[in-house]
Amino acid sequence: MTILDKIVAQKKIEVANDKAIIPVEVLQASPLFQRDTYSFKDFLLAPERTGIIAEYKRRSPSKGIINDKVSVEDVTQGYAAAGASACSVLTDPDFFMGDKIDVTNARKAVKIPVLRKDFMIDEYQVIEAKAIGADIILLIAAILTPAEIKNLAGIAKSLGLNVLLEVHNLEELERSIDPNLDAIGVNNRNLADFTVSVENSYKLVDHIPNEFMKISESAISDTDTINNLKAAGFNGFLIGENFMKQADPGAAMHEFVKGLK
Ligand SMILES: O=C(O)c1ccccc1NCC(=O)[C@H](O)[C@H](O)COP(=O)(O)O
Repeated sequence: MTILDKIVAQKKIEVANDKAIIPVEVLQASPLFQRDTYSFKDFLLAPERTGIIAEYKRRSPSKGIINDKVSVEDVTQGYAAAGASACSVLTDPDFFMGDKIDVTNARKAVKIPVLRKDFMIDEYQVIEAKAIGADIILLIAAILTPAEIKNLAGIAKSLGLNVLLEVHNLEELERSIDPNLDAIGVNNRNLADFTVSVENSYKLVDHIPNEFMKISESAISDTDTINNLKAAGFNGFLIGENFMKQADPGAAMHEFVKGLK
């Protein structure tokens, strides 16, 4: 069983419990469910922003605890002030020490798009994402069929949410493209064995149709890499650990962006 299999198995239990505690009608009645969402594309392409999707991540399966001492409000405000185009907030409790309340707190702290970063397998989680304050959801091709991607992306769009599809190889990309996606992210981390290579982004960038925003995800730790990925056609760069491993992740991002072209 891979770590991804274990995460998905646990996620099924978590979602079943959540549904039993908070029925979908309660989510739909929440004040945040009624709000207008921020446009991911507008913030990614805004000249005054960096294209960086800066992540709040306390722990990960590959690295263990990264930083559990900083608040989501302080970190996301620091990221927004440093020019982030969006904040990514992990909500998975078991493998990432995330919490759904982190998205709600980020939503209140910043005026840029918030990505709910989780392993989405059920329509309930998409509705929940809107209700807790997210603007963007992540769909991971490795754990979803094309029909599931179509269904979840369609529901997200009907709620005004933006959709980021994550792929790791050409086969996942070609089978998962759907008109309801806004952005396609190439994960530089292999979720089966945790090896990382930014080369993966270069391999896939020209296969992503130009109507989608192109995002390079994971293992980005210097601005030369971003400058080169930009030149290759990427619009966005998802960065977690490189900022979160510092005592003040927002200040770390502020210093980092000085090297961007
Ligand atoms: O980060 C992991 O160890 C991991 C393991 C299994 C599934 C997903 C995982 N990461 C989720 C992410 O998408 C990353 O947090 C994100 O791309 C940022 O990566 P990084 O900049 O390398 O922290």
